[in-house]
This record gives sequence, structure tokens and C-alpha cells, in this order.
Amino acid sequence: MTSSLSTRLTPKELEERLRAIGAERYHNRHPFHRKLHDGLLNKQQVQAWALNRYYYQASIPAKDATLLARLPTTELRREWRRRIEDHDGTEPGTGGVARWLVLTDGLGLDRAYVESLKGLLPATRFSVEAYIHFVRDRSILEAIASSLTELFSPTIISERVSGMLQHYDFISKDTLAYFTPRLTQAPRDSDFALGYVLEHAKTIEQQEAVLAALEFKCSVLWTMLDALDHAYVHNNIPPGAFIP
Ligand SMILES: O=C(O)c1cc(C(=O)O)c2c(n1)C(=O)C(=O)c1cc(C(=O)O)[nH]c1-2
Repeated sequence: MTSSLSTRLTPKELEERLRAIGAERYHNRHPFHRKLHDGLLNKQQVQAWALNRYYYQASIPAKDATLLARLPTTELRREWRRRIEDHDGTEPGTGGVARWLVLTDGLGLDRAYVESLKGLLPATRFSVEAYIHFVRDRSILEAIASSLTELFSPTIISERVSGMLQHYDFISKDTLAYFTPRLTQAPRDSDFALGYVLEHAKTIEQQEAVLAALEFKCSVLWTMLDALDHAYVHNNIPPGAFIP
């Protein structure tokens, strides 16, 4: 839990605290990601990761649409609308969700099965839903702050792409095409979100709330990897979940 602040932070101090949370808790530090990127997983385990992560990807535009509906100004809505277009695309076959399916296709997973969500781990479902509900129910400031994990995603994406290309013969540049646009989209989105948070988190209570929102989101990402590790590395697949 975030400790209570005794004094109000300057914007610079608040940014430092946010970045410190990422350095400590972002999912690049999770053992499952280390194994994924270091080539220590087999194809079945990589399939399980891509299948479960599909639900996160597919839910991101729904999460953003929930927030979009609550945003009070044209400028904010225009900014947030672009995120939905990035993921859903502007026509069939475009956008991040479609590109994620190129990855699951490339790994040999049946598309209808992936989209049916039938093979998800229960913890994937609960974690993703917790994120959507958080964004729906909390203040706009907390909802925007919860997207700030994207400050840290370009580093992990670069590590992932180079690590997976190097270590797995079943992975190609084409199947990892999802990640290329994220390297420019994520910094653009997180710069905006960070600017918003630093400007609007003025009171101690608001600053504590944004720090807690980022910790919450790190927990969402971490929990999904805990569940993958437990099920597919330590071989405790829950009933009904994907069996490679
Ligand atoms: O590859 C990753 O590790 C990673 C992490 C995150 C993140 O930090 O939440 C996102 C993404 N990718 C991503 O591709 C993405 O579109 C995305 C949207 C969001 C968000 O919270 O709105 N996070 C992320």
C-alpha cells in the first residue's frame, strides 16, 4: 500500500514517486516475463501467455470507452478517442486487437477459440475486469493515473521483441507486429496522461490517490503473470482453462 504523504508533493516529486512505483512493481520484473524474454518457455507456454493476454488487449478499448463517456471536455475526449481507434482500428482487420490475433494465429492457436475467451485463466478474467471496473468507478484523475503503466511499457516491449526473436524459432517479426506501433503510441499516450495527472493532482489526497491507482494497475498486470506461472510453469492448470 502507498504510505500516507505528510506534505504535498511538487509535480516533480510526484513524477519521481510514480516512476519509483514502476521501477519497483512493473511487470517487467515478474519471473514469468523474465522467462518469456530469456527464451526459457516452450511454445505451449508462450501460447498460454498470448491467449490470456488477448483478453487484456481486447478489453483495453472497452476500458477506454468507459472513461471516454465520463470525460468533460472535447479536448480530453478527442485525446482519449484516439486510444480506442488504436486498438479497435478504423476498419476490419486494422488496430491493435486485430494485430494481437496475428500473433495468436502465428502461434498456431485457433482464432475462434481465442476470441471465445473459453480458455482464459480465472485470474486473467478477474484481473482485467478489476481494471475495467476501477476505471468505471473511480475519479477521472484515478482512472487516467491507472493508465500510467504505459510510461514503462516501451522498455519491456523492446526487451520482449528482441528476446523472443532471438530465442524462439516459432516467433517472427511479422507475428510480433503488434508491438511496433506501441513503441510510438505508448509514449504519446503516457506523456499526455502524466501531464494531466501532474497538473490535476494538487491536494495530498489526490496525490495519494494517483499513486495508489498506479500501484493498483501494477497489481493487475502482476496478478495475470502470477496466474500464468502457477498454471503453465508449475503445472497447476485450473479446470476449464486452455490445455496446450
Ligand atoms: O506489452 C506490455 O507489457 C504492455 C503493457 C501495458 C501496460 O503497462 O498496461 C499495455 C500494453 N502493453 C499495451 O499494449 C497496451 O495497449 C496498453 C494499454 C494500456 C492501458 O492501460 O490503457 N496498457 C497497455
